[in-house]
Order: sequence, then structure tokens, then C-alpha cells
Amino acid sequence: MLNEIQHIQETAQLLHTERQVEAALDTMARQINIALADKNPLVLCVMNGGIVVAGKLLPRLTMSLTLDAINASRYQNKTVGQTIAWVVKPSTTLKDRTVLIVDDILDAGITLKAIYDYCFEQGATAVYSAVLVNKLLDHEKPITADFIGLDVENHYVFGYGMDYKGYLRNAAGIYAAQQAQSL
Ligand SMILES: O=P(O)(O)OC[C@H]1O[C@H](OP(=O)(O)OP(=O)(O)O)[C@H](O)[C@@H]1O
Ligand code: HPA
Repeated sequence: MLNEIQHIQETAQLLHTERQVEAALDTMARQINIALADKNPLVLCVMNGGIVVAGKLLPRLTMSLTLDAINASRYQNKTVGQTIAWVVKPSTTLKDRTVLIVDDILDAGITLKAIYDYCFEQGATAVYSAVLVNKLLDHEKPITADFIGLDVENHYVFGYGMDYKGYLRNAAGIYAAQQAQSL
């Protein structure tokens, strides 16, 4: 496995540098600070991928807020999505709260839509979403995010929380994985 990960890392194409990602996070935070200034939001970090984005975004936010996490996993460390496994649900109540869902990537949009619906089912009054990366696909998605950092073309990407088979979430930039070879 580690040979494959090393190969993926060495052959990857850099799409957005660390500097570009940090600038995108600044812009997202500015927009969120305006939109949610007096909303006392509950920030829901979508584990695991959302952890880096949430960690980088939170110190940039200036309103009063609380933090919780949800773990809805559709890819389960693979590169093709399946049905969603609800691994962890938030421990705080969403009732009567404005929720800000924070995730690393909006790909097909199935995960975000399911979490969005879940928040309303739990009694949230308003639900916003922020994703660092929006993958450009040639078909409609069930949901769009309110705050988007960067667009990427239809590659399998990693870095800034996004994984390749569970690895490379710590890459300090956004990279496109080239086709994996049998190693
Ligand atoms: O738009 P979609 O096609 O539904 O995919 C996006 C979701 O996939 C990834 O999560 P994953 O299921 O890989 O779990 P992870 O956060 O633990 O990586 C990512 O973090 C998003 O939550
Ligand atoms: O391109 C991706 N990379 C990492 N995780 C993902 N989850 C959905 N799409 C992706």
C-alpha cells in the first residue's frame, strides 16, 4: 500500500498551491463572516475530510459559534463512492440552530445533500454549507454549496483533508492523482 501511495504522491499534478488554498480560505471566511454574522451558527465538521478545512476556517471566523462533528462516509477510503455509512452523528441538538456544514469536497453532492436533509430533519432552522473544493462535473448535482473555495476539474484529488485511499490528507496543496498503477 505504501508503495502505491508514494507513487501517487510522486506522479500527482499540483492543481492549487498552499498559498492559493490559504487565499481561498480567506475569501470563504470573509463571505461567511458577512452572511452568518449574527446567526450564532453550529459549525458541523464533516469527518474525516472536513477536519483540515474546519480547523483552518474556524480561526478566521469572527461570530459566536459552536462546533460539532458528523461522520458520514460514502467512499470509505476507496476512490469510488458507495452508499453512505452514518458513522457518527452530532452530539449537540440541531433544533432551532443555524447550521454551517463544513466539508473538504463537493463531488457528486450525495454526501452533502444527505447531511443537509438530516440537519432539517433534526429541526435546524437554516442550513448553510461551505466546501473547500467543488468538483466540476458534466451533470447536475442534487445540491450546491453556499460557500466554495476552489473549483477543480474532474480528477480524483487529494490534500487539505482529501484522501487517496485514506492517505495523503496531510498534503499541503491540492493535487490530482494520476491513474494508479499496479504496484
Ligand atoms: O459529493 P460526494 O460524491 O458525496 O463526495 C464527497 C464526500 O466524500 C468524501 O468523504 P468520504 O466518504 O470519502 O469520507 P472521508 O471524509 O472520511 O474521506 C468527502 O469528504 C465528502 O464528504
Ligand atoms: O476526488 C476526491 N478526493 C478525495 N475524496 C473525495 N471524495 C469524493 N471525491 C473525492
